[in-house]
Amino acid sequence: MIDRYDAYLFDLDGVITPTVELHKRAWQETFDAFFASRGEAPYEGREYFAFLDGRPRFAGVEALLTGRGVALPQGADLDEGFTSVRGVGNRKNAAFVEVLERDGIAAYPGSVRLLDHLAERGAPLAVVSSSRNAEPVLRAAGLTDRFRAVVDGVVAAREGLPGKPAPDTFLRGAELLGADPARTVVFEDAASGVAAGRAGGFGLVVGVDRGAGREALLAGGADIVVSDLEELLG
Ligand SMILES: O=P(O)(O)OC[C@H]1O[C@@H](O)[C@H](O)[C@@H](O)[C@@H]1O
Repeated sequence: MIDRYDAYLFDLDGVITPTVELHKRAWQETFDAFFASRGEAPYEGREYFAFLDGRPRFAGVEALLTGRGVALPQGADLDEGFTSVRGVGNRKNAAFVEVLERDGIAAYPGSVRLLDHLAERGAPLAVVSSSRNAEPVLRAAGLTDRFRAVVDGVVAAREGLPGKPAPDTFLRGAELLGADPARTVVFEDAASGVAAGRAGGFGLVVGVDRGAGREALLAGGADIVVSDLEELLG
């Protein structure tokens, strides 16, 4: 059934590479230090899925702080302290990049098998990720050449596209592939991402449950949920 479509848009972190674990750890370290410095209740793992997962970096920080009733100014691009949204996001990014550069990353084998299968058909593939680290992650995983287009956090900022859960980055991905969204599949592991796929009117939204939870992905707008992309090859 996956072969019925014309084009395929893949989220990256948690769909193609297990970088979701690196992001989660870097956010945990950052918010542990942030809330400790303010004497507030510790960061909880569930806050990742509720506020950070799938969202652009600074939008995620803002969403989480709003959930806590904390208001910080946006701050300057190169801020490093805990006094602004950018400072908090930049601190997390430094932790993420350090681990990526030190340990590298290997793609999920089941995802590579699906990419191989779709490539055999000559189907056009794109990555649509909120992350500004998508290019280095794809390079580290040796997957750069697999995708005809990449719409990531850098492209979204340059083109002024609102991030997930808005559908704009996925719609731009379909446009770059010359594909009709109604004949295009979206693969996503975040509730904000399946919501973006649903809002864009895509032909099929596949939720990949790497921790967000099957029910949350279905409620967010996934048509089906799998725990690994290999299940779609059956
Ligand atoms: O900070 P980056 O690399 O630009 O990534 C932003 C977000 O990108 C998403 O893909 C991840 O699910 C989030 O965990 C991450 O926070």
